[in-house]
Amino acid sequence: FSIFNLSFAMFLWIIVLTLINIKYAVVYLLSDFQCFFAFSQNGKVIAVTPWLSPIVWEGTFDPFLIDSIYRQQNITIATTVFALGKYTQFLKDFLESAEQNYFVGFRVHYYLFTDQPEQVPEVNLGEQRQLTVLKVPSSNRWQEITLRRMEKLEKLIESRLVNEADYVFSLDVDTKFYGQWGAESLGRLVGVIHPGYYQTPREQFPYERRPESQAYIPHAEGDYYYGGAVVGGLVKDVHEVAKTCREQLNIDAAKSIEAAWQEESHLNKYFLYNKPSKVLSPEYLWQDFKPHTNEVKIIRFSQVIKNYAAVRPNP
Ligand SMILES: CC(=O)N[C@H]1[C@@H](OP(=O)(O)OP(=O)(O)OC[C@H]2O[C@@H](n3ccc(=O)[nH]c3=O)[C@H](O)[C@@H]2O)O[C@H](CO)[C@H](O)[C@@H]1O
Ligand SMILES: [Mn+2]
Repeated sequence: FSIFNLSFAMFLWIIVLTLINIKYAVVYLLSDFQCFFAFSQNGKVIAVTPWLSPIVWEGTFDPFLIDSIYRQQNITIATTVFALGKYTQFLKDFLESAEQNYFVGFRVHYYLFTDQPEQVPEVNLGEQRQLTVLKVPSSNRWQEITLRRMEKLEKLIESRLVNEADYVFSLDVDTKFYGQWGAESLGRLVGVIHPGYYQTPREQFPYERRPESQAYIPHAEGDYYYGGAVVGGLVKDVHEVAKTCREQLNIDAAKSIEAAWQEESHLNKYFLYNKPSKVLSPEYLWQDFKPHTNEVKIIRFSQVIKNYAAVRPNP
């Protein structure tokens, strides 16, 4: 082993180490700069996205001021909700708690899709609030039920909401309102940060990762992981979301691909290329089983605890 060979081997070794370091540095920088957590390092909430849309957190707005601005505009907020099969059991709490907390003092029109209109409970609605029941066929697959919401929403907007409402929110029914949800949530295009992933680095978001799917998002892309339980905005903009997701779901279905989280995966893809103009913090979509955290000061809307095996038509 000559001195020359030894120094050459050392030289090669240094090159290898340098390359490994560069790789880690790049991965670190990418994840640090391109993944936008909802909190800064000192635990303070971040109230604006990198594309300058507000992220709605308690303490960043004056609810009375914002409600009074929108009240002058005499707007109607359509709210679609689906209760098929055993999910009709969630309607009573959903509607009663919405009447207490959701756009109180505004004109709200619920459009309730169900396969069993006779199961819709009697709920006293406030002034200026209406409920329309729409009968739809059920399905024996929950995945089919959740993803078909996009098509129903698209058609409802075309047939009615263009004339009957200004804004529309589509909400999960297995939920309850616990705190005030008002006009601060209104915007052209509105999504919610999923409560399970607001502190997760984006490489670990449960986006659809198979390139064959229309919902595919590569590991190096993505802003937030949005929940499928809340999507809203101006009627025209939500129509574009619903139509696009329905088209992409159909393309996937023709190839026998179902995205990891059905329409939620397609919604995440949509929001990646059509940034929401307002992002709701996880205050607007919590999960009852999740312990409260210091940063999330108020829970406004939350998924109730459900026994999946007992309420869904299939595993
Ligand atoms: C918190 C959150 O973001 N939840 C999303 C998540 O799981 P989830 O576990 O929240 O889905 P889920 O079972 O609540 O289904 C979504 C909605 O579909 C309706 N439904 C479902 C099954 C049924 O038998 N009958 C019925 O009416 C109902 O309105 C329900 O709220 O992923 C789903 C897609 O896979 C949806 O994107 C949900 O919005
Ligand atoms: Mn749900």
